[in-house]
Amino acid sequence: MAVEACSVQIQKRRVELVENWSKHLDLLLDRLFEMGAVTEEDLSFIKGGGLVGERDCMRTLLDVLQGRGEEPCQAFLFLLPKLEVSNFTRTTNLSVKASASDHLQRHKDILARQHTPGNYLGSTSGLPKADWFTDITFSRHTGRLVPVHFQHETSVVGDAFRAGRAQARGQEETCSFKDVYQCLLSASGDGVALLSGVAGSGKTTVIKRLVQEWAVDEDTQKIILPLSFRELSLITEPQSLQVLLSDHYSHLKPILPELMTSNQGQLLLILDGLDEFCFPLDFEHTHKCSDPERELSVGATVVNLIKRNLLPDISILLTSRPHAVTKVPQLLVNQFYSVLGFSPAQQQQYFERSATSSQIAAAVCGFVSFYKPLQLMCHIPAFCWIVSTALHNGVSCLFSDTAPRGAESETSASEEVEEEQYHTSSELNTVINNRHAIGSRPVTITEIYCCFFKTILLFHVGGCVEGMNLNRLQDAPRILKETKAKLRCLGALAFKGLLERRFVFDSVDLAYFSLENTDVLRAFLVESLKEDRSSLTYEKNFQFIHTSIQEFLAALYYVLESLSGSDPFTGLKPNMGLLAPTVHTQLMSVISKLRRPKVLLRRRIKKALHWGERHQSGHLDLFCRFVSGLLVPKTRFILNGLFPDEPKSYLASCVPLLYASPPFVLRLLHSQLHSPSLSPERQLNVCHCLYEAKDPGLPHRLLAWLKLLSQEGMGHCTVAYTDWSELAFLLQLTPDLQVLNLDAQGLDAEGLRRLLPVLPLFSTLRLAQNALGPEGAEVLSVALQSPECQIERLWVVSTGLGCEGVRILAEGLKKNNTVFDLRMAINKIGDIGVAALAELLTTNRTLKDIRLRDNLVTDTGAELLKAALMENTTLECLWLFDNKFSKEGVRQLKEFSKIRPNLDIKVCY
Ligand SMILES: Nc1ncnc2c1ncn2[C@@H]1O[C@H](COP(=O)(O)OP(=O)(O)OP(=O)(O)O)[C@@H](O)[C@H]1O
Repeated sequence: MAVEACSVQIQKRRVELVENWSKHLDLLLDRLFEMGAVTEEDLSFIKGGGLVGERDCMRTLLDVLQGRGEEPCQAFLFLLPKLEVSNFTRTTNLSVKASASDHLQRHKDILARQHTPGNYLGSTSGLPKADWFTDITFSRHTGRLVPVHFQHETSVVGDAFRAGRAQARGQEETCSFKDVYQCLLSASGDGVALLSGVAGSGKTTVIKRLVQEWAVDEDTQKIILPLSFRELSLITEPQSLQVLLSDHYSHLKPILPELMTSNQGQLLLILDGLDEFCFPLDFEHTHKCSDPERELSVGATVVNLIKRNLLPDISILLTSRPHAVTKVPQLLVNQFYSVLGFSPAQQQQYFERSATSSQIAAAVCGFVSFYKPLQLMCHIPAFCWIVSTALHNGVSCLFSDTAPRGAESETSASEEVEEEQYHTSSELNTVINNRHAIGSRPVTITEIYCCFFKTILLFHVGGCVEGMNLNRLQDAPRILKETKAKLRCLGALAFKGLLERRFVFDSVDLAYFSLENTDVLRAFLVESLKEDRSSLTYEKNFQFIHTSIQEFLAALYYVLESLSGSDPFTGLKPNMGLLAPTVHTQLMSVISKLRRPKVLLRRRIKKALHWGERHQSGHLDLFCRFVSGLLVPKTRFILNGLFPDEPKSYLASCVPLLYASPPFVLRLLHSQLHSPSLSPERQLNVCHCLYEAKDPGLPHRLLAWLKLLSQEGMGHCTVAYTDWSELAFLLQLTPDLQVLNLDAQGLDAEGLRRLLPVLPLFSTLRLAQNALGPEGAEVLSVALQSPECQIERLWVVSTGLGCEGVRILAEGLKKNNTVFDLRMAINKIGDIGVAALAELLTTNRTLKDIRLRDNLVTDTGAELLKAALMENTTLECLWLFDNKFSKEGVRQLKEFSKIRPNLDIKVCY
């Protein structure tokens, strides 16, 4: 006789099972969970947030088991005889008495499992378990903060390592994951810590790593309780903190009350993703509450936790994207961490781990380090992932074949002439606009994203078998053409979201754009479940795999529509275009032809670029960069098949170059760049747009700059701040420049701040005769502490540092080991400034040469220096001419130099 299926048996015994086993539900769930028959999500679903009775929970358990198929049902039936009621009594008693350490171990096991790594595509590319995490760099801060971040997250990537830090004040140091871990998990680690980082910088990954390390750490006494603001946003009804925590950590229920009363100091509450919290945090007006049993709105609970009214002794770690950091008053934050991302060495490590062979890793690393803008973007881990995915399937295949044969021969005579411009400076051109490079390698961010996009379409949509790569690549134009209609809908969704600043979409949005259950949807959007607590049903939510992918698809849609002669906005309206794309496009292109398409195209592009200029939040920065990049015909060839056949008659006249954006786009960007009302952040973005647009003028402007800077002492020449931003950008594109000579260029602290991204990259910084003052010293101090700092000679003669400026500079030098030549004559540093330098000399072993001529130093300062030099034996040269020493002071300094033959002290009365 055939054995009856377990699920059928359960169905038949349902009434009896509910009757007899409901009161033992907890133990049953524990065992089933241990056996892997139910998941963590199942548990919370079954328990219904504690709002339903045992019998209902039991019924849900049976439903879940049956829904999961034969195996879990079998496990359940196997379990029942072993858990006879007599056993139950004993085990239940035991489990109640189980020691706190058992509960904690269980807590660790559960959290470690919940915090397993994964990337935006849901896998770790087969990396071994230990290798999924690449160390990452942070800055740690304990002082006052000025977090001014109006820039869009992804557009600050280039500056993530350096420029962002100029906005910070107070004590700041760089540190590694290990330092952060130790600090947060140490017994004394208390108060509120805030970890800020741009999109994709790895905040959630850091939390996952933190939990995993902690789960195997036997030394720490801390108990981590991680929650995400995304989860907290789902709690719409008032709830007490006690219920909230015991709901989330039901396995800790027996010991939670005790932890919350007598062992609060042991708890580290992690609240991830402040930027995703949808309730307001009103720190001023929220009523004080210190009772964990009192019901509060979730916003009030968070406020009272952060204000230390609720559980005053626990430690809290908040993570956030920079724009939401200001939701929490700075005074309430004790430690501030910024994720600086991957240093070049860490990028290399990442690529080595993610590549399938060492040759591929070396090729990717070499490629990225050659193109500065890419390297700067690669500070962001998520971008490293995009780059390695884009390059993974063989960049040469993706790229070299993309230009249609005809296109090369269509290069007009005028184009040849204009292309000559690329070759006026061979060294710079190889970097910025080398034609060969353009023909074979992606050098702009847009090109990288096009490659990424194509890789996903060819190799991830619909599942691709290894070894078919070449065929798929040859087939790419056909595949792209066939997917075009769906991609257009996806782009429209992305564009609409961007306009409305929406990054999470629901099923209604998808239906609106006819995207439900499509392959492209699964490839580019990740699905998450949102629980409706009242009905206990789940609603599906969707997000793009990364915000920058949404921006890319939005730009792709915008350019695609504009080049096809359609209005990108019309496609967003109901019952238009998207419902009948072909009819709509045909209709629009007929209308467009009647309406002078060239003018329309220009108008649309102008509109897109002006948005970016107008929106100070910077959320359209990357969109503008992609639009600029996609207007380069050669870049569009990567996605051959998707765009209308090139060149179109009306485009031909405005696209004389295949290798750059149309001249009207370049003109537009240049006029933006020189607009006096543009903020520095937007200015920098326009520079990025020009780079993406492959502006042939970039090498010339850099040459002009270098010529200007080589003229000694421009003195009164006033360089506008906007120009310093442009210079910083251009210098980033130029490898191997060693000396930055800005002597007497009218540079001030603000100008220096604009240059901060490039300051650490030079071995000699000549900044003499500029009014930098203490504020300029702060900028320099940040540059000196950069992990990438290569500054060896720092010449700041006559820069108005004063004693405060020197003190700040000395702080920076304490954490620097590259500068050996420091020239700071004529800065009125006095004895106070010398005291800071003397203190520095007791620990610094890099400085060899310090020049302090004409600085109002007296015998007191000389004494301080001599005392420091008793400890420091590495300084070789100390110039002290023209100071305020007495005769006796000079004599004593000379005597001192005799006992230090390796130290050349120059002094006169
Ligand atoms: N330290 C790391 N080692 C390896 N990969 C990393 C690391 N940090 C981040 N990544 C990669 O970058 C992706 C994005 O990281 P993560 O989701 O942690 O960023 P985030 O800062 O939380 O972003 P968001 O603000 O968008 O939520 C990860 O999925 C992973 O692929």
